[in-house]
Amino acid sequence: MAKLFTFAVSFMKHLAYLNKFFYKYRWRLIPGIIFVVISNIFAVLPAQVIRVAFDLVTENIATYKLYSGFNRQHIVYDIFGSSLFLFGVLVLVLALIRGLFLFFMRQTIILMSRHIEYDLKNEIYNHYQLLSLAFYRRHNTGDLMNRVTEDVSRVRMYLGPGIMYTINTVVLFVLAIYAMLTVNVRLAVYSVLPMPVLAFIIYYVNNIINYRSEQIQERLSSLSSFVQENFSGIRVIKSYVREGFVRKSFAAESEDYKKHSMSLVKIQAMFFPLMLLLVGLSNVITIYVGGVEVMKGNITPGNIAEFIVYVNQLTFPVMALGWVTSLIQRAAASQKRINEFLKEQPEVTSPHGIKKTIEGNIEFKNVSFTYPDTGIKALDDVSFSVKPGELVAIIGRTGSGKSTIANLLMRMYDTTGGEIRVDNTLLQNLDLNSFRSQTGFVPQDVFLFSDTIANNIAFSADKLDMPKVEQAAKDAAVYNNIIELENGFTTLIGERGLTLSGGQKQRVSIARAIMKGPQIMVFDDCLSAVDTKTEEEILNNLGRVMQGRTSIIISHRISTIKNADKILVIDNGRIIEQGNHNELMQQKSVYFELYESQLLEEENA
Ligand SMILES: Nc1ncnc2c1ncn2[C@@H]1O[C@H](COP(=O)(O)OP(=O)(O)OP(=O)(O)O)[C@@H](O)[C@H]1O
Repeated sequence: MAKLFTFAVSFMKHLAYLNKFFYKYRWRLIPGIIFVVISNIFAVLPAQVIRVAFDLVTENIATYKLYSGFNRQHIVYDIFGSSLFLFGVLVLVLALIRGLFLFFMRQTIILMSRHIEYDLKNEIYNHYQLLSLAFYRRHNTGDLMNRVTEDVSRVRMYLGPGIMYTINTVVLFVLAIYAMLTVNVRLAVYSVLPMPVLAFIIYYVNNIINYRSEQIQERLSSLSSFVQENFSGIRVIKSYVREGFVRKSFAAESEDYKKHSMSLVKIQAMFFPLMLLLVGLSNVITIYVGGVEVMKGNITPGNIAEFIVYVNQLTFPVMALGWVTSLIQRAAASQKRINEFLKEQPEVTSPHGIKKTIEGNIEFKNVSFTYPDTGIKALDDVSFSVKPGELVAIIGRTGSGKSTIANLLMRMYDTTGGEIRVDNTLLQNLDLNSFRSQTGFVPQDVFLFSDTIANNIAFSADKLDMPKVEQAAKDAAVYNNIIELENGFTTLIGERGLTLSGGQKQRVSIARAIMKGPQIMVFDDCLSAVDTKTEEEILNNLGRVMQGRTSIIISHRISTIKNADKILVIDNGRIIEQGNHNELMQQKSVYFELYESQLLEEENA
């Protein structure tokens, strides 16, 4: 019992988060509860009408027999018939009124649950938007989506049907058991005896059903990820002639799914007959014990009919009790998962950040950084400075820490050592949104939304300004490619639209950053898929667009960066050389070797 209590308390602890919504929607909840009570009163009343009608039948049969042989006998028969008809109408009217209130009950409580579901989804989604990049690295997309969809749906089941059926069960139980006890205590006790067993079995079987359904759900999502991945990688599958292998793997995954579905069907098949058996048992007990009581003269035969109606009316709430218990259990587990995410605080914040117009002075002072999730030290004692109007290039081997510098400058993460200053103010002290809105970032892995090209380029703006979009596309040397398309700037790209080439995507992504007109621009290896001639054109345009502003270009190719004002050569998280192209060439060290080897590669090509 104590264990059960702690169990219930732990459910309630997680679900307590939702109480604020009950308060918000109290003017739906309170009428809803009142409607539940009223509908139940009309559910219990017909049983009593039936008892009166039943007793009337037995009495009238006796009276009818008494008049046997008299010519008045048909009058008794007529009165008897019309009063029974009236009782029938009464039961029908009561049922209709009950139905009306059941409708109101659903209209208030279920609607409330839909409103809360909407609020909760928005709340979680808004919270997601606040969280930092590190959070997204820790959790996979499937998990993030599940908590805002699947988990919220389960919580809604508690808020709507869960609450509604709980109140309904309690009210009906109180009313029906009270009515039963006032008639005959012994019969009342015997009639409800199988009910706890029924509730327990429903709860138990329901838990098994839920568990198996979850397993099926898992198989289904693994099956769909399998299919989705294979469709995306269809070119690799075909070129490696692995169709047969993929077909077999699919059949194995499907077989697994089928096996789990079968086990669910088996348990579901048991569910209904078992329930009917227990309900039938209650009826048999009621008739037997009731019959004995009638013979003893304690109750009338009408009472048996009345009890049968009660027992059958109680069946659904008892089943609901078992169902609701497992439903609340699942909702609590889901809400616990939701709360975990809602409690997450963004690592990168700027509570009293300064909002100011940035000029573009950047200074890294002994900056070190270790990635929180992997413990990899990506930067070690990095110092450099950039003035407005300067172009700084970063070059180095793969994994040397170039993108990490960009990540820190964009405040995707905060430094773990040293400091970054922008216009002599610590980066942490600048207002995050104001700072980010004045910087442009072209990431290494290009991401474009499933939208038109124009909307992708104008992503930073609230309104679509076509002349600006076109100019940005021209500066990013992608304008000609776009207008060659049938629908030009209105061409849909991404999942549902056209797939651009790697170089085109990179240039659309550059145009998006240029469109923003930022004071600081960071290009993270975003010219890798562009030929050297186009690259030169883009760099020339950028020189014009970024005049008086700060640019940082990360690249592997010396051709991209050789005209930079300053070149940083990074290795293993440290700056090993620093200077312009000529200075570094004179040092005849790492940069020089890189230049020579790339020159050789080009000549060979
Ligand atoms: N999000 C991350 N979480 C944990 N470790 C990371 C993360 N991103 C990068 N790293 C690690 O930090 C180190 C530096 O990575 P970074 O991406 O800065 O290199 P890079 O010089 O930009 O490489 P590339 O030229 O291949 O893009 C690598 O060892 C990498 O494994």
